[in-house]
Amino acid sequence: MQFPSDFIEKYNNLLRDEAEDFFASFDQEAVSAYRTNPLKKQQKDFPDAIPETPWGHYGKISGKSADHATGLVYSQEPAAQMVAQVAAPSKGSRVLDLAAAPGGKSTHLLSYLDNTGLLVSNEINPKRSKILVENIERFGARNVIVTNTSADKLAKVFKNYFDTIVFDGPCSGEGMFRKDPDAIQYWHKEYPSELAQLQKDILSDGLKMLAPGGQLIYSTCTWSPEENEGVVAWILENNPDLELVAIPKLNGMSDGIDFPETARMYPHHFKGEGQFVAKFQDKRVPEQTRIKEGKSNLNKEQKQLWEDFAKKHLKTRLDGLLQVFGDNLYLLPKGLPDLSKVKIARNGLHLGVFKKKRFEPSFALGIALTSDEVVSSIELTQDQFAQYVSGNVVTLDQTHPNGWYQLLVDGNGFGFAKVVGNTVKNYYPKGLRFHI
Ligand SMILES: C[S@@+](CC[C@H](N)C(=O)[O-])C[C@H]1O[C@@H](n2cnc3c(N)ncnc32)[C@H](O)[C@@H]1O
Repeated sequence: MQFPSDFIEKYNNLLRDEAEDFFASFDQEAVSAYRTNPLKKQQKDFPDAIPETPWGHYGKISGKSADHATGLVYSQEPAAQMVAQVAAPSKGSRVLDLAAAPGGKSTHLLSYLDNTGLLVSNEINPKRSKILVENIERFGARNVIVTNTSADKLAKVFKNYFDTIVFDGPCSGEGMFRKDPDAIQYWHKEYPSELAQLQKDILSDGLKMLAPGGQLIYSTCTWSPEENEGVVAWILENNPDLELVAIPKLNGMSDGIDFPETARMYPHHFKGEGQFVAKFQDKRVPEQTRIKEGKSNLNKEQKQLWEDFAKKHLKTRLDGLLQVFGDNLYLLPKGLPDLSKVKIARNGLHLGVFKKKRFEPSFALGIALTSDEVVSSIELTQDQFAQYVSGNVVTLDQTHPNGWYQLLVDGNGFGFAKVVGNTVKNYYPKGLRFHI
């Protein structure tokens, strides 16, 4: 791999007698890995578990596999898996992922929350926020909203609100060079300092949203000390209530420079790509915050149509706030402030659409529910799965009473579909379809 001479000089100076091993690691292949999703009912035994992680495995997952399409697995390299693991938010807590697309940290945080508390997953870039929505939807969590805005706008609505904030923001991306060698062309000597300034700007607003007693996790996928420890020093200087928490060094993590509490991941020590993580605890006494919650806005007919559907098809009561946007019905986690002034990319769990005098359940609802929570489900074979994902109707061996059924693949939800006799009509969203 060809590096700019300034990059070589910088890491020769920083790593000294380790520099040779560091540069040699770029001649090896990037490490692929994935996490399994504990929110899914039907788990599988996957090989090559990553030590010291609850859900990590080494290896590649095909984007066309049923495991991926049902959200049972999420591809994420091993070093990136350490960020949400360091955060490990408690059940019931309020969590913000400030720079979230494509969703690696967010989906991992949702694994810890286990459908309790709430996650606000924010991405400033509209195009990337759509990918984030897709990945979160597939993961099947019910307690997450996706916003598409800047930290300063978000801070106006969520002041002192979050128990955990994860900021894995824009960085110089040196740790991604092995995965994406084209990224090297953007690197120049001043690049890390420019990104460090951007991170500080975003954090100045981001930190206004931390609740007293909360925790901040700051991470990057780069090794430059101007970002990483430089930003840690700036956070400590400007936020006297924050103190560093020591991160246990797992699987070959190294101490951060001058801040041994923080963690660096180098590919010649840690089997993965590049990453830096720091964890801060806010020393202020936690306090009860009062917020003006958003309200349900369903009319009488919409309420009735949803209740009729839920009574007939669901065995579980979905807890949260019901809201309609246009004809779409969403379930928002409880305890959110009024979000009418925030640009939203996904307003909670999409339950379905009101169409004239009926309610049509969404794909998102059918992938978020387990088979125990639904009255009628139909398991697809692998061949039927291949037909369904390519947009075709599926013919079943048996006829069924006409109506809505949750589809299952390997025991996990895969949306709702209307069945007429022995035919499953296709409700797989057009944008997700693919051919096997
Ligand atoms: C390293 S990526 C995040 C990866 C993500 N945490 C994950 O695990 O999948 C950084 C993100 O920061 C976003 N970003 C760029 N400028 C930003 C800004 N000014 N404020 C907030 N986010 C920004 C980028 O669009 C990008 O999606």
